Amino acid sequence: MHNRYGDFISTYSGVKEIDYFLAKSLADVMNRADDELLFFSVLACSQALREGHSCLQLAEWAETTQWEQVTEDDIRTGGYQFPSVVDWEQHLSLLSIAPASTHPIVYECGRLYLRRYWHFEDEVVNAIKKYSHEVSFDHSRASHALAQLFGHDSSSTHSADIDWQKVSVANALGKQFCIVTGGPGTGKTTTVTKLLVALCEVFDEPFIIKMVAPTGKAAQRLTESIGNAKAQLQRQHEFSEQVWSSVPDEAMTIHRLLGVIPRHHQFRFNESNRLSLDILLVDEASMVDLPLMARLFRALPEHARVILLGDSNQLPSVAAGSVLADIAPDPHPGYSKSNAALLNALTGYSIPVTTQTSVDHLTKLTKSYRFKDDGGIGQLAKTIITGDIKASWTLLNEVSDELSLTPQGDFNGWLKQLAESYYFPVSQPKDVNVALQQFSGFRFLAATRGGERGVDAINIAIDRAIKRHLSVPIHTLYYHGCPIMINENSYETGLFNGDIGIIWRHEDRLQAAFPVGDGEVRWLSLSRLPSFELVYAMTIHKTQGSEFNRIAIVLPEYHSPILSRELIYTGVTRAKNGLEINCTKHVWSKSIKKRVSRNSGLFDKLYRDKPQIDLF
Ligand SMILES: Nc1ncnc2c1ncn2[C@@H]1O[C@H](COP(=O)(O)OP(=O)(O)OP(=O)(O)O)[C@@H](O)[C@H]1O
Repeated sequence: MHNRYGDFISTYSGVKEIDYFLAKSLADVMNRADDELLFFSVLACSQALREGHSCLQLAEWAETTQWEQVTEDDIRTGGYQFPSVVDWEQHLSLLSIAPASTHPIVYECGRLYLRRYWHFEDEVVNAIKKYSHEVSFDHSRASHALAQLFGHDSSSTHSADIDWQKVSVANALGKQFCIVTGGPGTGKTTTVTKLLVALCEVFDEPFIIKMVAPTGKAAQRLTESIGNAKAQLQRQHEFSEQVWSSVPDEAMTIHRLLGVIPRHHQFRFNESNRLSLDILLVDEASMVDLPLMARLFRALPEHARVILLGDSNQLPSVAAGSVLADIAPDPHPGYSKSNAALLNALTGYSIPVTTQTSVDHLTKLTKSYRFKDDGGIGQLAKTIITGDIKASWTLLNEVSDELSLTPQGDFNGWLKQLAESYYFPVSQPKDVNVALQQFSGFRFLAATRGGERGVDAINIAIDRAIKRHLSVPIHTLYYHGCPIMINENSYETGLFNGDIGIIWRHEDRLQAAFPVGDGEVRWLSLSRLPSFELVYAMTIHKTQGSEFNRIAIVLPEYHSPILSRELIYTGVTRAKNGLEINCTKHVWSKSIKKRVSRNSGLFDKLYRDKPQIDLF
């Protein structure tokens, strides 16, 4: 084998340095420096991890040739051919890398892991199993609380008439761990607010409840939407002061809850220093990666209840794993007979039962209360999830208030036209809060950062147009009304990756204003700001957990591997009232066709009945 990375990549094209050195050092640690298959297995495993998988699925790589050099005339040289699954497993079986071993890699049921990631996965599986306890409660008190919160009308036997919001609350009352999923506007926040009220009412305890989300923006949104839902419930229902005061008014980021120790991987709260809480609500759970989910479970006290909330059709986390999609199977396989009977007794609905593996801790909300059923954004989102390319393209081409497809042609002219409508007015108001409000109403979303139709190019084009409009010299870096996004976590300033603010003339100098809720802003001098960038346009990835009144989505001119059904769905569902899409039919079709699939063992370990065959 080549001892120098420079020599190595002349035969194995595209191998990243980090994967090469990891493979080399692990093979050395295992005293198998000459074991070619082990080296390439770790190399592939490390690459898979960078691509978001939790492990390497042998079946996907077996009998393929990787890292070949391909000339323009399609002549192929170099590369490494992986053996068949049978031969590969045979070889791995000689290495004693079963879960119980101490080697830095683990082989289990067709999957090869770096041990750290096997361990994270194992922790999440064990935690879910441990927390999947039935909790006994007073059924008549629960029925009463459910009737108070949802009304009595629940005698229908048709699945379509079932109020799944009510079922979600009934289901969660008796579970230490539960998941509520649903698309945009299906009432997830409304439902969990009712759930928190119902828990406090039925158990009659002053619970310590914490609400968290993976990003500051998502936490801020959760604070606002739970606040609105709670205020609405308070107007409609009478519950004790203890109930209302237990439902928190503020959410925080998961990192803040766990207590970040600067420049350290561990959190202040962990298995030996548990959090002090009774109920944990995790919103936007699709964005939580495998290591963070494992660390969150690690820090929970034994008695805690955990409620995960999210949309499993959205893009998975940036880092490895697709925890929510793995643990919340779609379609829902159905409930066990006993759980369905309990839900029937509590709600009056006839709940579908499965004879296969049931998933009792999950409820799915499907009816959108935000979008009209007969068109627009909600309908488009549905066609995207189901992969119906033709129907989605037809919807985009129909004349509608909510949706429009931009004719191809003068791209920069189109950018300028939207900037004139939505961004030019931002610098006009006297009050910075009004400007922030105005700015948050519209956003360009792009699939990529680079390229002519990527975030950077759009930001530059709009920045120029605005400078011309405001008569600001073109080389001026920042100006009154210039929107910015922080792109690193800074504990000193309390600003975090993704925080959005605006540069504003305040007390006779340019400063940055960041909203802190309740119409308040925080002022910071520009010299104190952590790294930031312009934010007229954002990548779809970065907008996860955010929402805008109107958006314009720009897809690249040609298909790119980054495009997928999940990416488009995530982008489309950021819009509340209006969505414009700028793309060709070819790129749209290819994007909807492609699904993001991440390899992990979570689903199998939690839900597959088959015994885990250990070869070693
Ligand atoms: N059962 C219901 N009947 C009428 N309106 C409802 C119902 N449930 C929710 N809504 C309303 O629908 C809107 C969306 O609800 P909510 O914010 O709870 O949804 P969500 O799933 O959390 O949305 P998202 O996560 O996309 O922001 C809110 O205005 C809410 O008041």
